[in-house]
Amino acid sequence: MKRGLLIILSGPSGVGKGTIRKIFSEDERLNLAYSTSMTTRKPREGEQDGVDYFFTTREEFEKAIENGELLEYAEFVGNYYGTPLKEVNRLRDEGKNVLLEIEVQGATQVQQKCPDAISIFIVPPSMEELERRIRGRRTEPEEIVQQRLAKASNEMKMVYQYKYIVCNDDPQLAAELIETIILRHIELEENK
Ligand SMILES: Nc1nc2c(ncn2[C@@H]2O[C@H](COP(=O)(O)OP(=O)(O)O)[C@@H](O)[C@H]2O)c(=O)[nH]1
Ligand SMILES: Nc1ncnc2c1ncn2[C@@H]1O[C@H](COP(=O)(O)OP(=O)(O)O)[C@@H](O)[C@H]1O
Repeated sequence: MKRGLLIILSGPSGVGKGTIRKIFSEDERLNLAYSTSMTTRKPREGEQDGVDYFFTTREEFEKAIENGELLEYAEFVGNYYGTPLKEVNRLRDEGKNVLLEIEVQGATQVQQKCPDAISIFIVPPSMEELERRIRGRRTEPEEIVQQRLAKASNEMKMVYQYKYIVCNDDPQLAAELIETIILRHIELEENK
């Protein structure tokens, strides 16, 4: 069996990564598995442990770093986020195409470790619209919103590291473009 692809979906907080991912993940032809990350952030209302994230303590997270259990990790606005390596390998060995929805520092680490990963960067139609989306979501207090926005312009500078750039103006169109990119890569892999 062919090993599954590794797909990185990144972009600033609030750009719509989660929204788009939920649309294209439903396409069975993509044969996708979403990698659930570990984080020290507190769960938001409605978030489930083991589904949205594995919610953990700083102590446990630092133990996972020391034990080499993470494919990548980063500290983002005061919390750790990381990808458990074992699960990614297991899913890819089963032939699943594994999707990582991660911020830019982690994406850089994955690109260095796995140069054949398919990297996709989502950009907003404008920075004003990005701000509207982060605020409109109402999941973070003002102080954290400010920190995330301040980070966003630096994150946008990492755009050059990505193979594909998709603008999230209409989420349906953005999801369709990503579907097209992944399907083409699946086809290329099959013809190898
Ligand atoms: N490096 C890294 N970033 C992650 C991981 N999981 C989530 N993130 C990113 O961390 C940032 C903050 O995530 P979160 O607090 O859930 O906010 P949201 O993604 O903006 O709703 C986002 O850019 C996520 O894509 C991970 O495993 N590793
Ligand atoms: N194309 C879009 N147009 C308008 N609002 C959007 C669009 N895509 C996402 N949103 C909204 O923006 C907010 C942030 O989206 P989300 O998917 O949580 O972003 P991320 O996962 O990148 O942090 C949400 O309230 C979402 O409904």
